[in-house]
Amino acid sequence: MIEVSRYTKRYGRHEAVSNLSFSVPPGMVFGLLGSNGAGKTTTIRALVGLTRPTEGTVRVQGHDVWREPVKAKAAFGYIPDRPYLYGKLTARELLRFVAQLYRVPGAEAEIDRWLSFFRLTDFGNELLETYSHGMRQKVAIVAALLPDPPVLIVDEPMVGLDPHAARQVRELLRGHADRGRTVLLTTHSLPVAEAVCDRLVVLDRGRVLGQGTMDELHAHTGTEAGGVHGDSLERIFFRLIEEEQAEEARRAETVSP
Ligand SMILES: Nc1ncnc2c1ncn2[C@@H]1O[C@H](COP(=O)(O)OP(=O)(O)OP(=O)(O)O)[C@@H](O)[C@H]1O
Repeated sequence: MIEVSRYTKRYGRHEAVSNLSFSVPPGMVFGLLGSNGAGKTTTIRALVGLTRPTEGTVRVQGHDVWREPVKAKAAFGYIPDRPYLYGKLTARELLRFVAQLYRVPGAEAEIDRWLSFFRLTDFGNELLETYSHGMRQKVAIVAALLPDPPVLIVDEPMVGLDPHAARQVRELLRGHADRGRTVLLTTHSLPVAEAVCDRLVVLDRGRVLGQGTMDELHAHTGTEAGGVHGDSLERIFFRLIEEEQAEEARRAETVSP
């Protein structure tokens, strides 16, 4: 379970996220969408304990991330958009380290299974500094999923992955939620969001433009469902942005003499 309540983040006078609220129950994949600079990563960083909210609260499995950080952090796995992995460890060493931290039962067999799943078995004993970007991304995904966390928080999961791995990750995210876990992801890929998310929030410059299921967002924006995969959400996304721009133009006219 994730609960974001009236979350606001200011950097100096710049409001990166304004009064954002949403909750994600177990069993749901929730998508955070928006243009560049919309505030997606700023929201994720608050949820994983890296950026302190200016106002509002963020909770994971009932624990305030900033008041009960250890309990909150034990409950989620995090896949950052640019994962940092210790280059002087091999993939196996890193995954064993994670397994020990989270006391994963049957860790060796699990590590073997995951390495094989992502076709990394032959590279398991190589230093991570020799890995390609996509290979590192796969190891970061395994590190987050190895403890089978009740909550998974993912920033741009598909960047750098080949088409086969991207499909595997889509299925992993969906499967994680279908086993009663909670998944929050950000992505610029509208087909991915449409394929795996149950609910979405669209942000622009820190403010919510729309929030709901695909059906609710279609009703809200007056757009049609269907068409080529991904088109449906693209129509919603651009309509919300257009509406925001029109509203901004109206406000500017009202203010100017
Ligand atoms: N450490 C920081 N100091 C000052 N401003 C910041 C900082 N981090 C983020 N911002 C600002 O907050 C806003 C939101 O940034 P954020 O990284 O959350 O966007 P995003 O939605 O993840 O964008 P993208 O899709 O480009 O990754 C931007 O205007 C950005 O310049």
